Amino acid sequence: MATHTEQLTAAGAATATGTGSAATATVERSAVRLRGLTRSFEGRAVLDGVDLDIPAGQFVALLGHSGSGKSTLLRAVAGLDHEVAGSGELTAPQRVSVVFQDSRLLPWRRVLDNVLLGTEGEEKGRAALAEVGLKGRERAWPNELSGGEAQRAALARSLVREPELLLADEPFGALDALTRIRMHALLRELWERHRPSVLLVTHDVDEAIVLADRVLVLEHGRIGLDLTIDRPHPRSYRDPLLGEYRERLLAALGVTEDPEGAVEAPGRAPSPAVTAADHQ
Ligand SMILES: Nc1ncnc2c1ncn2[C@@H]1O[C@H](COP(=O)(O)OP(=O)(O)OP(=O)(O)O)[C@@H](O)[C@H]1O
Repeated sequence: MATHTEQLTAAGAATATGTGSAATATVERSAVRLRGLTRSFEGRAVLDGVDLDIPAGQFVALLGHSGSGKSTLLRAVAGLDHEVAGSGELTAPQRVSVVFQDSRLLPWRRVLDNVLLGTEGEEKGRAALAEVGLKGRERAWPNELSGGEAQRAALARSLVREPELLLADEPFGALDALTRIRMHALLRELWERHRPSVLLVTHDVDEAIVLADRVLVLEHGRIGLDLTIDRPHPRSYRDPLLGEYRERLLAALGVTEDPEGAVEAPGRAPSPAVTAADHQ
């Protein structure tokens, strides 16, 4: 647990917007703790007093409608939102890695150099690439990788930093269904080996319940549902108990499934996740 603390200031944002409500982010070696976290854009509150504790080593998924503020929350926890107006109390571990929907590999650096960027220890980088199944691709250029391989490299880049907290914003959202399922298995394997806390932002209800031990739904700027998924791993979509969790989450998201299995959500595209094939 934390022995070291330092102040990150998100207060600049509050000052810049003239709200005068300084937001304080305290970074220390502990799990995530949010109290009354607010974030606003142009005077509109997107996060409206979020209270949340994530114990060290817990795998949490965050669901919510498009525009509900999932990425805003993740960016706040990552300390990437210094320009955003807000207030509240935020504690996060010191070593945080973030994985986004696109791999964000630098095209002019080879894969191993991307993984090592800003760190030392070539052997660690090679080991991380081997862990994600990219042994032998160390000298490849990013444009020689498939989308799934690029996300593997992004995971290796985050691993090599030995994060206490892994923040992942729709990391598999751009991948085809089969690759996504393989990446689910990989992410869970990596988590089991390294045990960081994970906050995974996703639109995909099935991804959330197959991977996470706790699923949150963000609504009206707060955590509207906080569901513990008490099923052993590896999980199967066929598990009828997972079906009950799915229904509760879909209901919280305002999505209804008709008896034919079609998904209806007013004004929203159906979630492809709901029809994803069993990966077991
Ligand atoms: N930099 C910004 N400037 C202005 N408004 C913003 C900014 N970032 C986010 N917003 C607004 O805040 C709201 C929440 O955005 P956010 O990206 O956090 O939602 P989300 O739940 O992650 O959405 P999605 O699932 O579509 O990615 C949206 O209405 C968005 O337009």
